[in-house]
Amino acid sequence: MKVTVIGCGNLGSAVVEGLVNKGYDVVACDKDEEALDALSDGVMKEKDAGKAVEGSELVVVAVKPEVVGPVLGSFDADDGQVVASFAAAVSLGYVRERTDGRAVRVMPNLAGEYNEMTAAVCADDGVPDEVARVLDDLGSYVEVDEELMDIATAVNGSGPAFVFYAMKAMRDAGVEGGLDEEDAGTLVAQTFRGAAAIVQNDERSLDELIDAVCSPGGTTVEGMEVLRESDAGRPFADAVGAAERRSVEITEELDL
Ligand SMILES: NC(=O)C1=CN([C@@H]2O[C@H](COP(=O)(O)OP(=O)(O)OC[C@H]3O[C@@H](n4cnc5c(N)ncnc54)[C@H](O)[C@@H]3O)[C@@H](O)[C@H]2O)C=CC1
Ligand SMILES: O=C(O)[C@@H]1CCC=N1
Repeated sequence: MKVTVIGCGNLGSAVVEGLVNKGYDVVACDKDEEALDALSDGVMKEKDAGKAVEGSELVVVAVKPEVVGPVLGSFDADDGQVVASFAAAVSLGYVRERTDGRAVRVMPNLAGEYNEMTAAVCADDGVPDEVARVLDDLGSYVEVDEELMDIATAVNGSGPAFVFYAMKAMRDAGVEGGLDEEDAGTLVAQTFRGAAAIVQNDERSLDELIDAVCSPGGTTVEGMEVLRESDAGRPFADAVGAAERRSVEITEELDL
């Protein structure tokens, strides 16, 4: 399947590389030569959006929200093509009005590069097969009503930054305790990965899993007491709330 990705910065380049890993024919389009140069050799590179979308079943638009309109105006899609905006705060209606292709709104994240992304999607008549296939190959996805895209954006789009922040705090504590920075980084990264694997495979709730780690009279209960007494979950919930509000605000400010 041929996929064009327009905008190959942080997010678009991750999507491009994830698609290359899975054997897609990928056309990368960016106005910046350096962004194209940084991509893998197997990728077709094209600066002109009109040429870049020719023959592609799926066009991914991965530019900043304010650039989505001009980019959609720079190529003609036909109704056999799917045009998926991967931008925060850009409504499905905004995309629909600016393309003859089938409009889809996706909130992805940076883990697409390693095919470990998760995405929230909304579309008019269900998720088109082309999008379902690509998102499955990049990781996983959930279909949500459009009014939930702002909170989804905060949880899975911005989410990696919040997780990196928590990881940094744990790594730095390990270093303060005497671990080598690289060793601490390895231990923390694999601990997050391992914890995610447990959550994805185990039927127990998150609270039950916390209990499973807390041996009575052991080490973890002491740490959990600190987290619970300081209500350390609150700032994370507040961060998600702030990101969600900003998503709503951008849509309103830019009339997207
Ligand atoms: N960075 C992230 O983790 C995530 C980003 N997004 C969304 O992805 C979009 C892009 O974000 P980033 O990759 O972080 O931005 P970025 O600034 O890293 O990349 C944007 C790219 O678009 C290119 N571009 C700008 N105008 C263009 C045009 N007219 N034609 C072709 N290319 C053009 C730029 O040269 C740049 O390479 C945003 O809408 C953002 O909301 C969504 C989820 C996660
Ligand atoms: O910060 C942003 O606006 C984009 C959308 C989600 C992640 N990065």
